[in-house]
Amino acid sequence: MKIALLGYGKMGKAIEEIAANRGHEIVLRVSEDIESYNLKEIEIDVAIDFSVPKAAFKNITTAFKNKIPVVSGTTGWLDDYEKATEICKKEDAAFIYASNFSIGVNVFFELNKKLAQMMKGLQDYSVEIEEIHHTQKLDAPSGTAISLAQQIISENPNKKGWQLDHADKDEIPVHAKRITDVHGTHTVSYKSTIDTIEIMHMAHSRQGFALGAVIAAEWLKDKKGVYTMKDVLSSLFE
Ligand SMILES: NC(=O)C1=CN([C@@H]2O[C@H](COP(=O)(O)OP(=O)(O)OC[C@H]3O[C@@H](n4cnc5c(N)ncnc54)[C@H](OP(=O)(O)O)[C@@H]3O)[C@@H](O)[C@H]2O)C=CC1
Ligand SMILES: O=C(O)C1=N[C@H](C(=O)O)C[C@H](O)C1
Repeated sequence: MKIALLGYGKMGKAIEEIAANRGHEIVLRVSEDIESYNLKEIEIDVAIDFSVPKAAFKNITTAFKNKIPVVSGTTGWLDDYEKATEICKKEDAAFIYASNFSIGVNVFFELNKKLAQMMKGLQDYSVEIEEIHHTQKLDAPSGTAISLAQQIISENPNKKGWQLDHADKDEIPVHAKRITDVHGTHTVSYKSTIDTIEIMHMAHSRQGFALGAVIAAEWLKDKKGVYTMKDVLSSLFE
């Protein structure tokens, strides 16, 4: 498979290594807008976008206009997600976005939904989310923490939204900490005066995110339409 890397930072380089180990070829590495490239002249099976919030929408939709399927893991640009999916459909292209491509986190997401379902009627417990990442991270809270909050909100009609740190009773507080060399730790806690229930995922490196993104690219290569990581991992969740 011929892969274009949109964003060639920490994640771009981790993906390059895993893609090579799985027999794929990197045909383009960019750290700038792709509008100025003549993409029709380059044979690209899939573009993988791990860049910066301000660049993602333009680069992703430029790829769609060139009929290139896109796997995107960039966080912090999701106000434009619906617009991107519309352009994908209009251009008959293919798209997977995930706030977290790690297979472990996608299992953790399912646990989070199940736990939220069980806890929604237990009014003595308050729920909160904590995420810890490295100090170079541009966005807070993490995309993964927002996904976790949205999953709880979908299951629990008493929760209407989330806030960084200080939340009203009908909101979920999300705490974001920045510590050198932490790859990504997410904890969902339910606390009462009697006890605490916690689920936690800790990434030990960037390998899990990179492997999940390459697996998603292999899955998406010959498809059209808008998908999620749950579609890619459907056999895990039957
Ligand atoms: N979904 C998931 O599983 C994961 C998502 N992420 C997300 O992926 C993104 C990238 O993370 P990470 O690799 O750690 O960050 P880095 O800062 O290491 O890499 C970002 C890269 O994007 C480049 N860039 C800057 N402007 C543009 C542009 N206009 N077009 C294309 N590329 C550009 C930067 O270039 P330069 O350095 O020259 O500015 C840099 O190479 C973040 O949003 C992060 O939250 C991270 C891990 C997992
Ligand atoms: O920036 C990172 O590093 C990560 N970002 C993603 C996020 O915002 O959730 C995924 C992972 O936690 C690493």
